[in-house]
Amino acid sequence: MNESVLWTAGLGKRYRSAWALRDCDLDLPTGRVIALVGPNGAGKTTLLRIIAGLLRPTVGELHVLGAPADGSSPATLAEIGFVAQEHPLYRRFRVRELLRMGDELNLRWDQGFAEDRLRRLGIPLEQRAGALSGGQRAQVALTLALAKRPRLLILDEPVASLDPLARQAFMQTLMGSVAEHDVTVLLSSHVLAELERVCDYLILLAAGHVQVAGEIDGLLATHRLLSGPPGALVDSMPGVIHVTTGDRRSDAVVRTDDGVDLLGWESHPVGLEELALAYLRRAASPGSEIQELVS
Ligand SMILES: Nc1ncnc2c1ncn2[C@@H]1O[C@H](COP(=O)(O)OP(=O)(O)OP(=O)(O)O)[C@@H](O)[C@H]1O
Repeated sequence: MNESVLWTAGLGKRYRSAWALRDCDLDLPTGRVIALVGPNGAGKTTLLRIIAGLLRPTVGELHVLGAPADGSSPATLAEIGFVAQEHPLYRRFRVRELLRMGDELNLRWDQGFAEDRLRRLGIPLEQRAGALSGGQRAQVALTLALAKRPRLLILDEPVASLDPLARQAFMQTLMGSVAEHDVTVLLSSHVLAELERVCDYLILLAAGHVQVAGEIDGLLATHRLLSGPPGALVDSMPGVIHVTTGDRRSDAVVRTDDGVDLLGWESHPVGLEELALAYLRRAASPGSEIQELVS
């Protein structure tokens, strides 16, 4: 359980003159559900496509499932399931034909699993993909990825186009399948709230940089919310991630393993959303290192 599913060092991707991803160092544990969260344009799709072998990095090293990944190793690619944003499917194909294509194109393919999963979801195999609802298309795309029996399943914004009910249904069936099979899941979203219940590891990406990454329990245990009089807490203090100052008080999310002195402050546990927002606000603040790098 301790081995890395993915390891990167100095990974970066430049599109013409602009860096979409930079200095990305990650070491992700096996067997987790990992959330990759960041605002629009943060670099999430770029990172996921590099990991899935669909895009070559400009710089840096990448190891996936224990092997150096150069995007061309069929053995490693066979172990990765990738569900792209918007679940692109050949709309004129019937679901049965999509399954047949999966069978033809993959080294490993579990037809029985795929048919059974779709039957249980009430998705007819004779239906054309173009005639399915958004939620059904998402389920077909997920089934195609799972039927490969991947060790790493990557989902790029899997629920972005779904309504709240379909989102919940999708996440529930995803978690059911993950529990049944031994698979590490890496999924991206720009909404943290919908991932909080199902993920146990967080990567926060903004402006092409990893802002923070770690086990969610560990992150919550090493961050606190401090409160004090207005102006008493400032961004330059050790361990401070971000300060919000109001008329009557200032609040700071701080990292407690970074030399911060908790004495003298009102101190509270921090929620995941609060923690993520502090890092994102720091990344977006004028004059921040991030702003200088992207400007
Ligand atoms: N093919 C491309 N050519 C040039 N620039 C690109 C290309 N693809 C992405 N970018 C740029 O790279 C940056 C990161 O994009 P990316 O799609 O990885 O972000 P994202 O976090 O997935 O965003 P979103 O949540 O909006 O999908 C953006 O500034 C984007 O405009």
